[in-house]
Amino acid sequence: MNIGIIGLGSIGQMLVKAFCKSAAVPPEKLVVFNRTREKAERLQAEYNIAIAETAQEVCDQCGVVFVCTKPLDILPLLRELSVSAQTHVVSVAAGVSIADLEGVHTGAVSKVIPTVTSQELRGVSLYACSQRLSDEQREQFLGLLSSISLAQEVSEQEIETATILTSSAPGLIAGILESFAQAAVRKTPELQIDLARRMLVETMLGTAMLLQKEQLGFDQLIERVATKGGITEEGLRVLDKTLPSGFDELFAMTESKHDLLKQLVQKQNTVE
Ligand SMILES: NC(=O)C1=CN([C@@H]2O[C@H](COP(=O)(O)OP(=O)(O)OC[C@H]3O[C@@H](n4cnc5c(N)ncnc54)[C@H](OP(=O)(O)O)[C@@H]3O)[C@@H](O)[C@H]2O)C=CC1
Ligand SMILES: O=C(O)[C@@H]1CCC=N1
Repeated sequence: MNIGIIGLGSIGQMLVKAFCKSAAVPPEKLVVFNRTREKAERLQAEYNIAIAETAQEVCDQCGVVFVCTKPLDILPLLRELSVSAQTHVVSVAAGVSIADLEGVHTGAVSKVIPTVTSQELRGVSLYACSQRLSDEQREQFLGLLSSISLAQEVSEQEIETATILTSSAPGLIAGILESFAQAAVRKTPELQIDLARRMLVETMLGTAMLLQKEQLGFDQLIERVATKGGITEEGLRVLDKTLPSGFDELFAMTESKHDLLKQLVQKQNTVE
């Protein structure tokens, strides 16, 4: 069965690269379409995937179609297309619910929140499926997600907060690391910023590996690093004072943005 991908921005491209890297989908079975054709051609040069002439052609040729456009482009696009009830439509858009998708497609629909880290076959894909999926569709879908990531089913109540932890997090972590590096250089201008950044990346990789390989809890790793009466303890005290309110605000603001997106999507349902 062919797998379709409509929209080749960050996430659409990640899916192409990850499915090819994991060998979950033979490249010739990946049928893609992007509004700007050059992006598809650049990917085809590297991965030998098939380029469709239109989004409709993707839907006509594929049993599963990942729609990877921005949230407000999903429903108008699906309304324009004529998609067979046998086709499983998967949206990756934040703020677009299963009910929204069921309103524009008569067949099986799912929602996935992927992560850019799955280009390295790591990270978590959050998913929720409609009741309409057959056992076979569900098994195939899980096979695809599991080939590139840890596939985690979540309720639609959980998905927004979980999105921040899995999908926004690579960007947020990069933001934290940049701030960490900049502070180091403010403190000690002799330290080159690029060296500070490289040190943090290597340290982050080592930290993740240690946590995972030794199955350490965060508290256990903290205990291992923070020598009693030592330096790290002081740093942790500062974090305990400053981070909780910052993260509370982060979750409050991202929730507001999710709510706004959902309202705009709902408006598309009523106005169009
Ligand atoms: N970026 C991320 O880490 C994550 C993103 N998402 C979700 O993924 C979706 C896409 O995000 P992202 O990849 O960052 O966005 P991008 O803006 O990078 O990509 C959107 C792509 O969709 C294409 N496009 C727009 N309209 C159409 C159309 N009618 N037919 C075909 N292609 C079209 C655009 O084409 P063109 O080249 O012409 O601009 C562009 O390549 C969003 O809904 C977002 O919520 C979910 C999880 C993580
Ligand atoms: O920032 C965004 O809207 C998308 C969804 C989650 C990660 N990136």
